[in-house]
Order: sequence, then C-alpha cells, then structure tokens
Amino acid sequence: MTATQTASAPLAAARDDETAVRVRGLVKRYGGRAVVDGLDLDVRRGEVFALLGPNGAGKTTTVEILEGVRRRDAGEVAVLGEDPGPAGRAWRDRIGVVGQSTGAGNALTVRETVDHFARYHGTSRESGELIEAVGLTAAAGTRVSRLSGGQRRRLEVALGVQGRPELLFLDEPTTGLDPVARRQFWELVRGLRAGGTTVVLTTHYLDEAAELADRVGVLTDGRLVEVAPPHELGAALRQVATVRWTEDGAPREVRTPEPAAVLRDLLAAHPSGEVPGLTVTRPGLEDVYLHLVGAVPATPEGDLR
Ligand SMILES: Nc1ncnc2c1ncn2[C@@H]1O[C@H](COP(=O)(O)OP(=O)(O)OP(=O)(O)O)[C@@H](O)[C@H]1O
Repeated sequence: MTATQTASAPLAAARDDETAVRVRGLVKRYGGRAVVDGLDLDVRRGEVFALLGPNGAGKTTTVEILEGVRRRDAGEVAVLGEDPGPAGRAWRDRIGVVGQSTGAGNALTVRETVDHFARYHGTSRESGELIEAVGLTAAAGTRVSRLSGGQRRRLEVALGVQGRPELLFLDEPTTGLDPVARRQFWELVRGLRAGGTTVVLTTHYLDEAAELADRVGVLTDGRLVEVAPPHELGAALRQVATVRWTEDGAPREVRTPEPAAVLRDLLAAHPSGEVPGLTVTRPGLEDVYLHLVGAVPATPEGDLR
C-alpha cells in the first residue's frame, strides 16, 4: 500500500460518516414508466435537506424508498450506512418518519397515544415534554378522533420524533397547518437540527424550504435538476435582472445581466433624471423554481418587449 492510499483510507471513512443518505442511480418504475429515473442524492449528517418538486415528480416515492417501505428497481441506496430494504429493527429505531397520512389511532387520547407508541422505541422522549414541544398540551386529554387536521399533524410529528431519531423524514409536514402552527413547526425543526438531527423533508412551500433548509433539491420527472442552498438556487438565472419602465405610455422591459448599463442608457435618454415607471427586479426563489421545473419558459437574455 502506498503512503497516499494509507492516508486516504481514514479520510474516506470520515466522509462516509458525514453522509446520512447516499443514493446513486435510483430507479423506480410503475407499469414500465420510470417515476424515479436515475436519481443521485447526498444528504449530509446534521443538515436539513428539502426536496421540492411538482405533483407526481417522485418525491414521496424517493422518500419511501429511503425509509425502506418501498422497493427500488435499480440503484444503490445507503441510509445511515445501511441499505434500507433489508435493514432491521435497530436501523429502523434510528430513523423517524412523518408520512402524508395519519397512522395514529382514533379511540385513544393524545396522551394515551404518545404513551402507547413510546414502547416501540429504545429511548423515548418524555411524553409530557413531547406533547408540549408540538403545542398539544391543552389537547392532551382529547381523543385523536376529535382533533382538528392541524392538531393531528402535530401529533404525527410528535410520534415521528419520539424515539430521538438521528434522521427524520417529513413528507409535506405542514400541509393543512395554519400560518401560526406552521411557524411553530418550523421552530420545532430548527430545534431538532440544533440538537444534531438530520432532516429530509418534502414540501410544496418555497418559503418553508427557504426558512428551514440548508440545501434544496428540485426534483422533476424523477430526477434532481439542481441541488443548492435556497439562496443560491438558480444562480445563473438570478444574474439576469429585469428592468421595466414606461415609454410614450407603453410598458417596456429588458432582461439583462448588466442592469447598470441599461440604467445609464435610460438616464441619458431622460435628461430630467426621472424615468417613468422604472423598476429593476431579479428572480426570486419562486421564479427560479418555476423555471427549473419547466413551468415557465426561459426568456432569452436581453429580450426587448
Ligand atoms: N403505487 C403506485 N402505483 C403506480 N403509480 C404510482 C404509485 N405510487 C406513485 N405512483 C406514481 O408515481 C409518480 C410519482 O408519485 P409520487 O407520489 O412519488 O410524487 P410526489 O412528487 O410525491 O407528488 P405529490 O407532490 O403530489 O405528493 C406519480 O405519477 C404517481 O402517480
């Protein structure tokens, strides 16, 4: 073995240790159609990773393969260092899952439900603290069947984090929550992250991804089209500014990577120094997302209307 090989072996091990999820060439087909189509994905330990994408893009399918509840047709998957397909009880105890549909029973109260599921974990969070953390203390004695949709969602989140998972999967966790409850939920996720929990979440809410995620992966047609921190997503697209103004009563618009040059020309053409209706904007996260998923055709640079 060479000196280089000797030195690189522990480094490789350290890198593996830093990866919570590693996916290469993942394929899932239904009726011959690939709904996950050669997906590569790395989630680092300790980060919050958001999967964004339109309906049917393959988010839930991907996440359920990572959770070990769906089989894949091809590709390599390692979650906390193990293949989720054959992984056993000990591995399952290290992950937490909050799916799209409720798994909680109806006849029990919130407190009874939390106590009941505590038995399934090696080390459970204390029930009262857990119920408080998800804002259900006032409803602790209420039967699950009488909870509102948002309260039920909170209970599901509580059950997902009950076993202090190293890695938590959240599939559209705030769908149906009111704005206050969503923000409380975000705080909960930030607290988990601060405690070292890795989080993989799917969401349709761009603000949620921007608020919570260290990195965002945009999934469309079963493939990741871009992975980046939310503010860096679509960096090339964000370079292009749109300058709008009014000329002879008609709206004008120029897309340009150099808005300063356009402004100089406009000011030169308006000796008064006032350009009617002048605005300069750059694409926001929503514009970038819509471009990435192909919902808005890219407008050529410098297009003059
Ligand atoms: N059991 C199944 N049998 C056949 N097709 C399926 C099955 N499960 C999912 N699909 C299809 O796979 C595709 C991806 O579905 P998936 O639920 O992963 O998308 P998604 O990105 O999570 O969508 P959404 O945002 O609507 O939840 C869809 O076209 C869906 O119809």
